This record gives sequence, C-alpha cells and structure tokens, in this order.
Amino acid sequence: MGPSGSGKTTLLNVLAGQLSASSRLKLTGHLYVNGKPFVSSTHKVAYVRQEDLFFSQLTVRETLSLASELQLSNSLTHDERMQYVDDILYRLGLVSCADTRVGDAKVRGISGGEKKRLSIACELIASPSVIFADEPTTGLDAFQAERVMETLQNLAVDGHTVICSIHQPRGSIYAKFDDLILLAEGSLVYAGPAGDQALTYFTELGHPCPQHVNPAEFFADIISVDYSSPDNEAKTRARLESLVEAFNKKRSTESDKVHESASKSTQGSTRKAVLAGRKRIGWWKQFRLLLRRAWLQATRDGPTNKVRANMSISSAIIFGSIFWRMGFLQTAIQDRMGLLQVAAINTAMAALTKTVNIFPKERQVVDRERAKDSYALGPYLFSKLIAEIPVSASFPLMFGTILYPMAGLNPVLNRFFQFCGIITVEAFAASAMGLTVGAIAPTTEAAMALGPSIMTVFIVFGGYYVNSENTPAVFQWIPRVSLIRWAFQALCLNEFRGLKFEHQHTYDIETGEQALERMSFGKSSIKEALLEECRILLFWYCLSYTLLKRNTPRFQKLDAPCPNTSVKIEEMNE
Ligand SMILES: Nc1ncnc2c1ncn2[C@@H]1O[C@H](COP(=O)(O)OP(=O)(O)OP(=O)(O)O)[C@@H](O)[C@H]1O
Repeated sequence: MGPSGSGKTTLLNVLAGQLSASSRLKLTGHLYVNGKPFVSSTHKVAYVRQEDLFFSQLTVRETLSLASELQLSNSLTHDERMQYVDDILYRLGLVSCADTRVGDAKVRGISGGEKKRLSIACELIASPSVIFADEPTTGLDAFQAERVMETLQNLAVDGHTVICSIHQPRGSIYAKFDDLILLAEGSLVYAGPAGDQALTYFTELGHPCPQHVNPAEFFADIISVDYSSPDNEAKTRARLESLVEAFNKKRSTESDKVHESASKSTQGSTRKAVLAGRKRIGWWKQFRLLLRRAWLQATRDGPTNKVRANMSISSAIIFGSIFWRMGFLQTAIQDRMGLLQVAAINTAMAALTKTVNIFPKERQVVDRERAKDSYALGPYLFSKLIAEIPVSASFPLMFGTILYPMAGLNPVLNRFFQFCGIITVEAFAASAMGLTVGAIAPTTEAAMALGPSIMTVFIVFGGYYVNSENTPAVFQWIPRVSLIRWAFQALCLNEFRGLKFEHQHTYDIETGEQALERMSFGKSSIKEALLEECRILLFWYCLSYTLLKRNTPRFQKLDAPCPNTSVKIEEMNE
C-alpha cells in the first residue's frame, strides 16, 4: 500500500519478473519464496495487471475456454477442461455472466468488476502458486471492489499466495489483508503483519491511529508528503524520513528472524495442481483456436461492421452520383481516370483506418498472451489474415457493386468482376500496411496519425497526379511501392482497354489504349499490376511479422547483487 507514485507497480513488476527489459536498466537482488531461492519452473506466478484487456466480442466462457485450451496440459480431455473452466467460473462468481460478451467502449458487456474477476480467472487457469494483482480495485465502485477483494481473499484461503498493491482501501477491504508493506517514494515504511500489529508499531513511534479511523487512511496520511506549502512539505517529509529510518533500523535487527520464520512457514498447498508440466500446444492447434477467435471477433463486431458497410455504401452512392453515367465524350476520359483514382484512394483509406484503429489495442492483448508463451506469432498472424478475408472483402465488393453501374464504367461483365477483384486485393494490401503501422505505433492515436501520412505519399505517387515518367529520379522508388499506383494502374487497364471515345479533332483520343498511353500504362498488363500489388501485400505482412517478432515482450533479468544489497533498480545514464 502506498500513495500514487510510491513504487507499488514497480515493486510488483520486479517480484513477478515482469519489469520491461531495457539496456539502461540494471536489476540486482535476491528473490526468495518461503525462504528458498525463487525458481521459475517450480513456482508458477500469475500477474493480474491494472488494465483488463480482452477480445471484446468473446463471451466470458469463450475467453476462459480459449485460455484453458492454450495453457492447460494436453493430458486433459475436453470434458475435463470444460469442467475446470466451469469450476473457475463458479469460484470467481462469473457464472451469471458466463455467456455475456466481454464488450468494449462501443458495446456494453460485463461490468468493470466482472472484467477484473475475468482477468483473475484467466490467470488462475495456469494454477499459479503466487498471484500478483496490481491495484485490482482501481476504477471500481465500492461494491465491485469489495467483491474483487473477496475473490482474492478466497483464493488466498484456497492456498494461493496473493500479493496485491492497493492505493487506499476502505476499512472492510483493509481488514482482508494478512500482511502489509507500506511504500512511500520508493522506500519501505513498514513490512509486517497488517491489523493491530501494524497500528501498534506506529503507536510506538509516536503516531497513534485515532479511534474510528480507517487504518488504511491513517497510514496514507502519515506516509504522504504534503506539497501544499513549503512548510508543510518540510514537516511531512521529515516525518516520512524518520519513519523510513526507524523501519530500516527495525529491519536490520529483525532480518535474520524474518528469514527463519519464512523458511518454517513453507507448507503444502491445499490447491490441486492441474498443470502437469506446461508445454505449448502444436502450431496447427494454435492456428485453429486463434482462427476461431479471430473469426468470432471479426464477425460479431456489429457496430464496426455496420459503420464500415454504411461508409462503403454511402461513398459509392456519392461517387456514383458525382460521376453519374459517364458517357464516351472526350471529357469522360478525365472523369473516368478521376473516378478510378478516387475509388483506389477510398478503398485503401477505409481498409487502413479500420486496421490502425483496431490493431494497436489488439496488439496489447496479444503481447500479454505471448509474454505468457501461450502461442507463437506465426499462427496468430496467419489466423488473423484468413479469418478477416470474408469480412474485409465484403466492403470493397459492396462499394464496387453500387458504384460500377451508377458511374457507367466499362459495360462488360468480366470487367466488373475484375474491378471488384482489384479493389479487394488493394484493400488487403492497405490492411497489411495498417498492421505494420499498428506494430510500430505505441498507441491507436499515434497509428491514426502515422498511417494516413504514409498513405498520402502513396496517393501523390498514385499514377494520377504525377506521371511515372516525370517522377524525379530520387522519388522513382515510391510509385513502385505505392499500393494506390498499382491498384489505379490495374483499374485503368481494366477500364480503358477496348473502349472507343467520340472524337471530332485529329488530336482527340479515339481509343482507350491511347488514353492508357498518355498515362504511361500502355505497355503493362492487369496481371503484372496485380502481381505487384500482391508483392506489396506480402511485403507489409512480412514487415509486420518481423516488427512484432522484434518487439516480443522481454523482461529484465534479476542479477546477483553486490554483497550487502537488497533488490535494487538503477537507471543508468546513457
Ligand atoms: N524504489 C524506487 N526508487 C526510486 N524510484 C522508484 C522506485 N520504485 C519506483 N520508482 C519510480 O517511481 C515512479 C512511480 O512508480 P510506480 O508506477 O511503480 O508507482 P505506483 O505506486 O504504482 O503508482 P500508481 O499508484 O500511480 O500506479 C516510476 O517512475 C518508477 O520508476
């Protein structure tokens, strides 16, 4: 327990081995469990983080079932696994919402407290001996907070060791703790039994807790620094320093005794170990499970799909009305090219914004799961690609089906199908680019700023505004990698080949081939342009894979300390 910024999360991260690795960081110390050195293969550790992150379209039961399939040993049968999931649902009081979707900001799902208990349930699947929970009550109302803490207390009674950080709990929650560590500005103020013994300790130091005051509030008051005035700051800081000093003195005299009693308290757990040697399941099974999840997530996301469908239909109607039934006059040549460019831009932008809007959030969940070694990156990306094909293809198809007849594009049926095929491949390429942006950008906001900026460059070199033959040598690589350019080129070839235009002057364009010649597209073919588009798609996918692989969450190693030091974190100057 301690005020905000006192180092609670950092301490939990260190103890749980979850401190993000950095070359500027050096972590030294010894980690003991019941007086014996911590061995990761013997002691299973779970970590419930502050933010609850899930796939929003899955129900509580589906979320837990998937976690159990990915994490439980292969020796369990399907029925045993489901029984185990039911057991956890029951223990965590999630039975009533088992078939409710988790939900998100767009669609209301389970409550905040239920989300927190689901986070705990997901961690409990692996049957950990130690459960760390970082501020599990933050953001919850009093009732929900009480229920979450009750759940954690039951787990402790069940034989799990629960270590949890908390800001300033109400009295009934404080009463649930057996032991207490008080932290202030990264220093220990107290570590020992909670309850009366903690109060007695502070009374002996001249800080008695007034009657009828919540001990947690009392502790928060005496260990906080008051910055309201220089005088108050000096006074409260001096008090804190004297408390830290007093505890250091007590600790140095008692450290041997504590160590001894910790060794004695090593008891057999009442909990049945469900995991008999955890081994990651095979590639195909991971793929199958993740494919199902990706499919459910993509198809059930009604609000997003509705918005995308509305956008596709309305933009097709708007462009179709602007370019209504283009004829075969000379002026219609420019109109056709303009429309094809607009169609290429619109398709790419719709696919890109959808991906960059969703992927950074999804990446956080995936990073956590990968940190637990639940699955490999390959099956995840591949399953995502396959599951999203039908949903993602339907929007460019909607767009094309409405726009094509409205605008009076090339009236050969085969050309219509090719038009839809080209914009669908382009949408996938833009989506793959969105994955790369989402893999680089730390937040959705950053991805939303970065993605369209890169796309703007590809639009400028998209074949319509700058003729590829007039492109300065230094920029000539850009049209070659622009997904807009290849889509536009393929669309133009599909549209203009075989068309005849009305002409009056000798300098007028008579055939579609002549129009293509002016765009410098005359010598190429649709096949070649589509092949280039597929290469770009593959490039963005491979780049996303490489970036995600490189950014695999890594945690700081705990090194042996120099003699006479406890756990210590040093931020090294560059
Ligand atoms: N022992 C320490 N000594 C010095 N600095 C520390 C120590 N522990 C943590 N810090 C630094 O203090 C800052 C706050 O730490 P942390 O986020 O762990 O606090 P917190 O108590 O969890 O805060 P909150 O309640 O707001 O989540 C971080 O920048 C962290 O690097």
